[in-house]
Amino acid sequence: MSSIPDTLARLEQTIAQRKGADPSSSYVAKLHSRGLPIIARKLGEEAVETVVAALAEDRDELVGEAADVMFHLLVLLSAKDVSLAEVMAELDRREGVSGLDEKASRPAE
Ligand SMILES: N=c1c2ncn([C@@H]3O[C@H](COP(=O)(O)OP(=O)(O)OP(=O)(O)O)[C@@H](O)[C@H]3O)c2ncn1[C@@H]1O[C@H](COP(=O)(O)O)[C@@H](O)[C@H]1O
Repeated sequence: MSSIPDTLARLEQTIAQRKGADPSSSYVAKLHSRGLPIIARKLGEEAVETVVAALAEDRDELVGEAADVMFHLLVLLSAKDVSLAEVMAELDRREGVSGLDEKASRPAE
């Protein structure tokens, strides 16, 4: 089984390489040629499909849809020139901080 960072790092590289390819031979290039709103909408659709698979108790479908979400998230980050390393650094920064404590420390609105 591949390690999680290796898989995502390889996929990030592949997406960067395919960005400028011929849209007729590359789905990544096709998404980029259609523009950010389409990429964002696609990510939203895949997120909804993931939720549906989870609620349907369909484990295999959930794994597939979760992979679609992660792939389309990486395409969106690539379109916005945000690296996976930046996202990982943000997760590292949050490590050990309870979500409940973080929320309680926010200034009152
Ligand atoms: N991981 C993926 C990956 N996951 C999902 N998909 C594609 O995402 C699309 C989403 O599927 P849907 O059925 O929801 O959408 P659709 O109806 O086909 O698409 P739309 O016409 O609605 O946009 C499908 O075409 C999937 O094949 C992916 N396409 C590519 N990759 C990776 O990206 C690499 C580069 O791909 P190309 O750019 O196509 O060479 C590949 O080698 C893979 O490693």
